[in-house]
Amino acid sequence: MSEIAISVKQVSKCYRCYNRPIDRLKEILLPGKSRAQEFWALKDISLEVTKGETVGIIGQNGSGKSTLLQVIAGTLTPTTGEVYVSGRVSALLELGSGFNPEFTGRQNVFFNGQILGLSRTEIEAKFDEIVSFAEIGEFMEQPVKTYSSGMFVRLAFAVAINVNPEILIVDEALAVGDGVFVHRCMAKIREFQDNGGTILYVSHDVGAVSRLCSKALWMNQGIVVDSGKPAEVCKHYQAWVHEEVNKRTASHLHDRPDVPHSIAINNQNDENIDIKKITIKEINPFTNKKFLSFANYERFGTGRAEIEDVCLLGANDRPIQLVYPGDIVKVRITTFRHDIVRKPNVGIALLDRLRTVLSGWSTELLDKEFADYWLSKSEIGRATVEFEFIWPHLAGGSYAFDIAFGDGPHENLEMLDWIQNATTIQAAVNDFVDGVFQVAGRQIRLCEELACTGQSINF
Ligand SMILES: Nc1ncnc2c1ncn2[C@@H]1O[C@H](COP(=O)(O)OP(=O)(O)OP(=O)(O)O)[C@@H](O)[C@H]1O
Repeated sequence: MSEIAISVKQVSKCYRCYNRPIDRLKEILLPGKSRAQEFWALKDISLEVTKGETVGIIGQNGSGKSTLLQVIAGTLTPTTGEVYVSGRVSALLELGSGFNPEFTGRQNVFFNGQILGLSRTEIEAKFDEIVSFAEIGEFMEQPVKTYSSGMFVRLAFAVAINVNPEILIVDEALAVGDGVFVHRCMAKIREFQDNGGTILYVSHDVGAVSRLCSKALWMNQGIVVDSGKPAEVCKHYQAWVHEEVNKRTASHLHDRPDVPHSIAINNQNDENIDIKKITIKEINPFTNKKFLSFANYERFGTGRAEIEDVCLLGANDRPIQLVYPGDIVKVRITTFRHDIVRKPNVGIALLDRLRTVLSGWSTELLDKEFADYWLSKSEIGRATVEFEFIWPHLAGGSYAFDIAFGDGPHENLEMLDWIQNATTIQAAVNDFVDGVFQVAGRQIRLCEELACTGQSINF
């Protein structure tokens, strides 16, 4: 049986909030009457992580992710329940935690290392490695209160990963690092995984969670809504996020006399999240019939307009299922409007099998041209739009298209109909692709005669 690294049993965390600072003081001076309001950030959470697992935690802001990590890292005490951790924990929590702002970077390395249970000699042995990973130069001798958030996270990660942890806890911190640094961190994290380390990783980046984690957990309002295979959990989470956006739109629509009441009613299921309900919402309130059946889809939308059909065609307008790099691909989308769509916006996204969005684009790019075309047709009814592109030099495998039809611009869109995995395509390659894709215009030259210009790196 696999060994347990982290076990969380029925953990709840209650924060006590005071409306005014004076209320806290009054409570201390006049004990007996509570002047605080209770807020339960975690409600009866149970979780088991086995050694060597990487568990990703996703969820909206304020859902309790950081609180859970802090309880596991031991920097917060749970109100009820038990936490058991086996192995040395190194936590990269909120920016600033674990470091004393008045101390220099150097002093903080020793301060932090000691908190993590290392002796002075052990930290001295690691010191050069930490400094070289952090790459913050002379800032090592400056108080960390003078650091940018990027510098801060460089030093914090360098310490966290270099103190021989068995369990690494990373709370979104890497989001503030620059691209090069994040790549180096990810390489270290992979190395840590390969060596059997256990990771708890909080991120809003569902793509990263899908790729990096062996298990995912979706939290909302202090409870675990869903857990399991990362691709599945992330899909449910994304679906719910869209549903939430639609709920907000629906509450605006509620006041509009031209939109049937049923949409708003359909979207009022606030309290408990029922995954089945949000992922398989089949009844279109406008037609009261099931949406058309596509294989492997999950769909959402206010239903004022629908995607009726999606087909993939090649250069000769014949249906295709297999593509090679350089082939022309046409995604033909037939839509039907039951209602007036003022700013039609049809979009497609190309995803790999882990649901990483590789590329997405929409008719918003055409802007007025598309709206004019739309209005030139009858306001209500059928219209077809086609996206044509050249298949990129992607690695062979299965890819999917999500198709969306909305009303409004990208940043303020009423989702009319959105279909996950509306259609899939099989990609083949003529030559081996190492990684996700082959870069274009590759050339390799032997450089004996060529002098290096610009910045050079010595290996
Ligand atoms: N010290 C505190 N006192 C009172 N409430 C708190 C405290 N810390 C967090 N909370 C509340 O607990 C809830 C959960 O917060 P938490 O930081 O765990 O969420 P999160 O999922 O990590 O959010 P984010 O994605 O924004 O980091 C939030 O509503 C937050 O306002």
